Amino acid sequence: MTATRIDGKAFAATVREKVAVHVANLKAEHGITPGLAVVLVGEDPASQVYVRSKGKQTQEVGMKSVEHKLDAATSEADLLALIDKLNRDETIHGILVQLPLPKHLNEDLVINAIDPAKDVDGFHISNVGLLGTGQKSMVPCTPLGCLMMLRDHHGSLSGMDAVVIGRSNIVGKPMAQLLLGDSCTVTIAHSRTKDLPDVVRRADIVVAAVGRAEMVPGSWIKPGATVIDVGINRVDAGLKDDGSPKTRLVGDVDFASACEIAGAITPVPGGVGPMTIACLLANTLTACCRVNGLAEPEGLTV
Ligand SMILES: Nc1nc2c(c(=O)[nH]1)N[C@@H](CN(C=O)c1ccc(C(=O)N[C@@H](CCC(=O)O)C(=O)O)cc1)CN2
Repeated sequence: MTATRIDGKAFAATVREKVAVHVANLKAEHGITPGLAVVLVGEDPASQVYVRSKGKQTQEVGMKSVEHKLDAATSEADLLALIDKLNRDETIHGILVQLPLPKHLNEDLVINAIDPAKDVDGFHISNVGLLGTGQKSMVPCTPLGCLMMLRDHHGSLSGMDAVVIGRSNIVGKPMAQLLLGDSCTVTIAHSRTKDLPDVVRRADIVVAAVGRAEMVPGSWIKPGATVIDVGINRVDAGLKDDGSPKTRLVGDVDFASACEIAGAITPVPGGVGPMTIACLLANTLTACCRVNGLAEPEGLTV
């Protein structure tokens, strides 16, 4: 069997188009422009790339984009003061602090300082609690993107066996909550899980979010299962012509062998990654509609 490729890049483009239409309507009918502020502390190269893409795509859908690039040595007090200012800025509907933060900053403290209504990452403890209790919340972008692709591929997920490999606050735990909300039977597997291959082999849906390059081989996959690969791992790929080291991106799943067994699979790159930023734009639009008491766009949140 050769698995169907779930094209996250193409799906993300359709999400952005929908967002752009809603943004244009908001402007024309209500004179409102959604605004997103992204805060980057330090110079992590990957974070710089993601923040640049976020700013560019925010502008492309017609939203206001604000970027705050702070020195790696920024104090917690200064970062909290900036968040407070953004919380009170009525032109800003979404605030995102790019992770990871430098080690001297307390991530929980910083995230929980964001107004939950503007927490477009869905990481604030209030949004975590709302999601966990099945109430309306801001939903973390990566799991939201995964759920959108799964719903698009399967229609209903009700009654399916799902395994989420990884228990991070950003992906694993919210992903499990979302799958539970769609009536899947959910297992969260992690580094201490016994007989991981057997646990994975029982699943109709596998979401791999461990951050270990190509850890899940095709032999672990149930024939016909849907595999969502959240991993983004940069690995050595020999040398360039000029002798400098070459790298390539791989997921947490061994794509080649999994393709032979799975029914459908997301590639890396071009799978979950692009959906993360598209869902950030969708969340910013949702936050803007909510604060203005307007109907939320359909199909862009859960
Ligand atoms: N505050 C947050 N920080 C981080 C999040 C997040 O959701 N909120 N997620 C990740 C990084 N991330 C967005 O911030 C992100 C990662 C990957 C991609 C993406 O499009 N990846 C491409 C490949 C890009 C490349 O070549 O490196 C792909 O998979 O096709 C977008 C966003 C951690 N931090």
